Amino acid sequence: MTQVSPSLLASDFTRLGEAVGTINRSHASMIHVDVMDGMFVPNISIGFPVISAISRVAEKPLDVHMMVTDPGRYINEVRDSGGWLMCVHYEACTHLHRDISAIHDAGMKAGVALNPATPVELLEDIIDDVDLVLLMSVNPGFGGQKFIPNTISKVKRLRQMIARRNSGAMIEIDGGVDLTTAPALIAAGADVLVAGSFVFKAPDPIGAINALSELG
Ligand SMILES: O=C(CO)[C@@H](O)[C@H](O)COP(=O)(O)O
Ligand SMILES: [Co+2]
Repeated sequence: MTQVSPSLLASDFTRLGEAVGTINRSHASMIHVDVMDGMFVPNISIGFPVISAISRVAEKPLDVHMMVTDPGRYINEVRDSGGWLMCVHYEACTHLHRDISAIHDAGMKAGVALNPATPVELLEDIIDDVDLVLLMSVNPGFGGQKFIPNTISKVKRLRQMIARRNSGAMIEIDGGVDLTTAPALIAAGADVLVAGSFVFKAPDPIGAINALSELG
């Protein structure tokens, strides 16, 4: 089954606890939490007090997507607020290897995220060190955007790199994922699908999560 990590960004923030409860009762593998700083991306979302509140009611691991400049400054804060996996952007780190090592030293899984225009080939010298690669299939900063089809080619090329290097890294896709875009992603080798709008704008969010997870 495909792993699904529903993004709380698309949920009703006045009912965040209920949204976490919805994910708890579904077949989701993780809960995707989007942190934005207004610098790396134009938008500002949520910070550590809110992540702590989410983690108090979450029954699935928190997959924390850091869309912030120099995310290495916040490793202890992500861990202390309940992060299980901390994903940092390749484009936001001056010393990516140091940040990935520090995330592991803090006791978390480590992921690296790529913007749509960043080639997967740049991961050749870090792929052995990460647990997950997050490929953005929209430009980061906002939910509800249109899926960028070039992502399919990136997934295939990354899957080949992972096989050639005998890496255990998982491939996660984030942005514009729904029942129309997911099948080609799964066929290309994606392991984890993030879905925000598709889940939380659906009349039956649990059904939407489970439908995605049953695709692959
Ligand atoms: O990281 C981001 C946006 O920057 C995502 O996690 C979005 O929250 C996904 O939302 P949808 O495209 O599924 O609505
Ligand atoms: Co995200």
